Amino acid sequence: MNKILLKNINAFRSEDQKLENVDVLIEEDVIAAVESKLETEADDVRIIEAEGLTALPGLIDMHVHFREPGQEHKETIATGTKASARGGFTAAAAMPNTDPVIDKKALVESVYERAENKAKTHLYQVGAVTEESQGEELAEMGRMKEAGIVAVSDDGRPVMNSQVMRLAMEYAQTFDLPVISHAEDENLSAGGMVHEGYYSTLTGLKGIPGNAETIMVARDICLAEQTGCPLHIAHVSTADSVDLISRAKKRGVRVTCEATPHHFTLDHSLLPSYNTDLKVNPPLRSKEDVEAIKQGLADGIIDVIASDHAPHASEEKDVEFDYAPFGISGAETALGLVYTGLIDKGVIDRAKAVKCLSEKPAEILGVTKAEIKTGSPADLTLVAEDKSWQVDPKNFCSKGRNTPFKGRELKGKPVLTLVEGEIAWEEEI
Ligand SMILES: NC(=O)N[C@@H](CC(=O)O)C(=O)O
Ligand SMILES: [Zn+2]
Ligand SMILES: [Zn+2]
Repeated sequence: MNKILLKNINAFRSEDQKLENVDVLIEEDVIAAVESKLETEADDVRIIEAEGLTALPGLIDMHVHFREPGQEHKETIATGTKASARGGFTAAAAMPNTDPVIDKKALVESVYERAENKAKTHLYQVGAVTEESQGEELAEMGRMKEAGIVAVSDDGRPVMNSQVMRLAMEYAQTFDLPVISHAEDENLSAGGMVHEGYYSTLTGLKGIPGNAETIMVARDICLAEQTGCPLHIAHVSTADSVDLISRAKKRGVRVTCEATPHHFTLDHSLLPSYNTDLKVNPPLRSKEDVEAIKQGLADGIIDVIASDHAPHASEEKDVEFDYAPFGISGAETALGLVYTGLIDKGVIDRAKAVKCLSEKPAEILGVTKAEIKTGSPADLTLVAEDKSWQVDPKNFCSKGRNTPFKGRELKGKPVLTLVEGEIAWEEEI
């Protein structure tokens, strides 16, 4: 039997949202006991001296791109979930913009079959809103739900036709599926690759105005209000979006949203380097937008932090800015950026971070919520909160080395990830 005893760990207890120094016994796939002192004589127990480490309920990255099937040169379920585990995540929700797009029950089943043998973490699949994410015919949401999808999204592209989006929301709602919106008005963003503003002018790179996002956030809020469908806005990047979402929430609209670590950390002033690792959709915005994202997190208007892990091959990024694909390989830096940029700076506290990285994603996707208590599944993230480390993409488990955080000093490192009692990632403590 698989038994692990974590000694002297600072465990985050959901009841009072605080740390408590305890011993945690894991037997097979569940937490068997949480006590102030647990002793064992048995020699089949692995004892981990965890003094100084913090145990968080397993973190869920609700927005990743694992590229399988079809683009395995960028990432696979095996490498992607390993990157998630190294990043401290016990679960990830994969977007359907693979090749083929996951828009049918059989495709969902095939992803889950692949995951069975290969995934290091729990994997939840998101189904497409429309067939091939073309924005025209609705995908077979009900049948995909039977196969276990947790949400629908055409992420990577918007659903441009408002009537199609309205029908999608009405349809999704009957299956109790949230619609995740990649909010972008393609007519406004067409040909753009960076935030429209001072630095797009300076660099000569075509801009994407903030309104390309904000306008679609407004539209989707209107449709969610009208249909009653739960709406989740992906990768919010503008101050105006945060404002619209805040007002919608006050009216009682069923809307939630997420921010990525790159959008609360970086702004467009880095663009004169022409580093293609800065090319991401939505683009890195202004300093004011970055501040508004942080404020939105602090105020609880932004519900979730998700990496939008978007790995690409080096040769694809190693081209002129115009030709590089959008995306940042973010799974392995997300938690360090949360600790360094938010918790350490007093923007949010640990309890709110757990909300954004574990509780809310579970709630929105309707999946098991991790808790450090007897009888719960043993999904745990162990963090060395005071440990400083430097981001080195050469050490990434992800195939995607495309990070704008290369060389950055971060504080707070995930060191051991337990998924159903199995060690999915471990490094020297
Ligand atoms: N975020 C990105 O820049 N890229 C994502 C697509 C997306 O999340 O819209 C990708 O699939 O590469
Ligand atoms: Zn997107
Ligand atoms: Zn995405």
